[in-house]
Amino acid sequence: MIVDLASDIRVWLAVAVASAAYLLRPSKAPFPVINEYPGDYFNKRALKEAQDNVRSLIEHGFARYPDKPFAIKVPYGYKIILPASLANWVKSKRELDHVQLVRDEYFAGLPGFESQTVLHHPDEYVKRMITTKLGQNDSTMPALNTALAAAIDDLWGPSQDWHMLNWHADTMGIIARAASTVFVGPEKSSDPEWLSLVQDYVLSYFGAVGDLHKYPVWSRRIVNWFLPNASRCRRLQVQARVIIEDVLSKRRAAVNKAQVEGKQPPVYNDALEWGQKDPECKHHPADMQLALAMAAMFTTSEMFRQILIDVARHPELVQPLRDEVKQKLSTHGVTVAATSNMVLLDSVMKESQRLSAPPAVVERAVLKDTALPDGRVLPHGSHLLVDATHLGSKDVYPDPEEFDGYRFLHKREAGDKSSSFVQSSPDFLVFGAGRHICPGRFFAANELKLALAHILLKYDIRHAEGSGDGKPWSSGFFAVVNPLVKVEVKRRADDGAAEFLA
Ligand code: HEM
Repeated sequence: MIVDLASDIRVWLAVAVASAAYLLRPSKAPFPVINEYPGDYFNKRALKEAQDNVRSLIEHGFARYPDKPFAIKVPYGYKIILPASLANWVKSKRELDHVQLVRDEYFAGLPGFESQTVLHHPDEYVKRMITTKLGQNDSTMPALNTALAAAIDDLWGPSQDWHMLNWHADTMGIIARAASTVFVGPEKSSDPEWLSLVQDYVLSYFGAVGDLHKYPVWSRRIVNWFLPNASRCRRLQVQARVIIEDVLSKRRAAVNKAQVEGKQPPVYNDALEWGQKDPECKHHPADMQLALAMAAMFTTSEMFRQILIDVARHPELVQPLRDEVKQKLSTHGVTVAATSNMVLLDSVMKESQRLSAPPAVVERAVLKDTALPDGRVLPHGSHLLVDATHLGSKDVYPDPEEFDGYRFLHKREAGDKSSSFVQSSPDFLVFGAGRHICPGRFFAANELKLALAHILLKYDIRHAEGSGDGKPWSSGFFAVVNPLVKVEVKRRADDGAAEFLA
C-alpha cells in the first residue's frame, strides 16, 4: 500500500503543492490586524474593506490602539500602519527602504519595467538629474510656456461657448506635452506618435502594477509574461528605443553637418541632451525618457485634475487668482520667480493636495528586523506606511472638510515655513520624506502653476452639474481623482493673456 502511494505521481504532486503552499504562506502579521472578521475564512470581507475603505480602517485602528502600530490585511500579505508620531523616526532609519519597496510593489527589475529600474538604480542618476537640472530651471521656462500655450489651444479650443472637456485625455495631454518639451526636446514634444506612446506606456505600466498585485508574490515573475498591460509595456519600450535612437542619430548628423559647414551646431536644452552630454550617464536614453514620463505624468496629471475641479467648484477664488497671476507675470515675466511668488495659487494647490491625499504615506520595506522605539519589532520583509489621516482632522485643520484656498497662505503669512506646496513636514508628507522625498516636486509645482496661469487667464471653468461631488475616491492605499466629475470650459472673450504670457 505505502509502496503504491509512493509510486503515484499524483501523491507527489499533492505533497509538492501542499509544501509550496506552506512555505509560501503569508507571514503572520506582527501586530493586531484591524480587518479580521469572524467567519471571514477566505478574507473576502477583509480584502474588500482594504480596497474600498482603508481610511476608515486606519481611523478605526487608531481609535482602538491610540498611537500604536497595527496591521491591515491586503492580498497576499499585510501592511503595517505606524502612527504619524513616528514619521521622523521612519524618515531617519536606513533599514526602512524605499528602493526595495519599489522592487516589491512596483516591480522594478521586470522586463518592460526598465523605467522603474532606471529610476531607482543605485547610481541615482535620474534623481540627480531631476534635482540639479529640472527643478527650478529658468532656462526651460520659454519652452514650457510655448508648449503649454499650444497644448491648451489644441485640446481646449477657442470656443467661447461652454463645452465639456474630454477630461482625462485633455488634462493628461497638456501635462504630457509640457513635460515632454523638457524631457525629450523639440523634435518629439508635440509629435502625436511619441506623446501617445509615453501616455500609453504610463497607463499600461500602472495597469500592469495593479494586475500583478492580483497574483501571489511568488508567481509574478512568471505571470507578467502573459498579462496584456505588462506585454504592452515591453512592446512600447522597444518602440521607444527605436524612436529615441533615431532622434539622437539625427541630432548627431545635424551637429556634424554644422561643423563641416563651419556653422554654430544646434543647441538642445532637454533631459535627452543632458544625459548624452554626461559621461556618468550609463542608462539607455529611451529608458530614461520612460522613467521620467512614468514618475512625472500620472502624478502631475492627477494633481492637475484635482486642482481644476477645486477651482471650478470655488468660483470665488478665480478673480483673486487671476489678479495674482497677472501681477507676478508682469513683475517677473515668465520665470521661476513669477511662479514661486504666486502664493495664493500655491495655497490653493496645497489645499487640493491636503484634501486628496492618500490616508497613509511614506511606504517602506523593512530590510532587516528593526526595533520600534517601544521595543516591538518590525520584521524583515514587511511593508509599512505612516498614517496621514490627520490631514482631514479637526485637531490639526479647523473645518477640515472645507476647501479653504487661503488656508496655507494664512499659515505662510503667520510665519509657518512648511506651508508651501513643495515643503514637506512631519504633518504633511504627501511628497514623501527623507532621502526619498519626491525630487520632482519643484518641477511639478512650476509646471502646474504655469499651466494654471494659462487656464485662469484664458478660460472660464465650471464643474458640470450632476457629475459627482468632486471628492477623490479611495482605491486601496491610493486616492484617485473622482472619475465621475466632468468639467466644462469656455474661452474668455478678452483674456489679455498674450500680454502676460508672451
Ligand atoms: C504632483 C506631482 C507629484 C507627486 C504627488 C509625487 C509624489 C511622489 C511620492 C509620494 C514619492 C515617494 C516619496 C517617498 O516615499 O518618500 C515620489 C517619489 C519620486 N518622484 Fe514624485 N511626485 C510628483 C511629481 C514628480 C515629477 C514631476 C517627477 C519627475 C520629474 C517625480 C519624480 C520622482 C522620483 C524620481 C521619485 C523617487 C525618489 C526616490 O526614490 O528617492 N515626481 N513622488
